[in-house]
Amino acid sequence: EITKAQRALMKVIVDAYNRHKIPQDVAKKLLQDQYSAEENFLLLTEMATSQVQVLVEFTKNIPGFLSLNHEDQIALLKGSAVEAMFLRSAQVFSQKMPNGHTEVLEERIRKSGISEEFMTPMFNFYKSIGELHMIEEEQALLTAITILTPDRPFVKDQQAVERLQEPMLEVLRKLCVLQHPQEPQYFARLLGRLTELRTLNHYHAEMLTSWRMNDHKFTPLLCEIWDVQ
Ligand SMILES: CC(C)c1onc(-c2c(Cl)cccc2Cl)c1COc1ccc(-c2ccc3c(C(=O)O)csc3c2)cc1
Repeated sequence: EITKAQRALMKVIVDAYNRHKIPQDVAKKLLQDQYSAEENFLLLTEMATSQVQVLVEFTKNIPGFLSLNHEDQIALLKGSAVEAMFLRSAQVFSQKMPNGHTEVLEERIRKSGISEEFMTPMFNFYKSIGELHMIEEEQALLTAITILTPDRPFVKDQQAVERLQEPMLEVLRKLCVLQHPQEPQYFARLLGRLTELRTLNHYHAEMLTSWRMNDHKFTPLLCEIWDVQ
């Protein structure tokens, strides 16, 4: 069963996950009534920029993260930002947000200059996450595990990252057994989502390229985290 130390680790991660969220006034902008492709792209850019700031604050609360080599901290954030934002936006879709964010977010993503070929894998992922009905502990741990992926590009001390990721994986495994006793393969299904996330990284890189070819501008923070412009 879950030890006291593991329960404490889970509490730190879940509290950080719940504390750091896009501010309501930013999220509410999704409900504005302009729906041009331009307006949608601008709003999604604002959401992504705010989400990256939220992600950095969440990451700083992961025990041990700030003790990692500084270049590695940056490499982990840059390498996981897109995946963490897919996870977060997937929660918005699966939680059927009370304030109607779900519908408008889907509408804006579908009409923001993303080509059809990326829509299918993207919304298949959202559907597959929704079908898992994750509790917030699982969502928070899965996000921390994604950020602490040792084999991101340019990570020098992969062992140090593994030492932080392993305890998270162990807590998540135990939590899955407790939460889904009738579904022994549930933990494996969660990890399967992480593999699916990696394929979305490739699609996302192509989405960025096609946006840039149509002269779409990003914010300085997104340019820095995605190495564009
Ligand atoms: C630059 C921009 C055009 C872009 O490029 N790729 C992607 C992008 C896309 Cl289109 C899909 C998946 C990942 C990325 Cl980076 C995006 C948009 O990224 C988003 C990131 C995050 C949210 C997001 C998060 C939380 C919440 C909450 C909440 O927590 O209460 C309420 S509303 C909301 C909205 C939406 C969009």
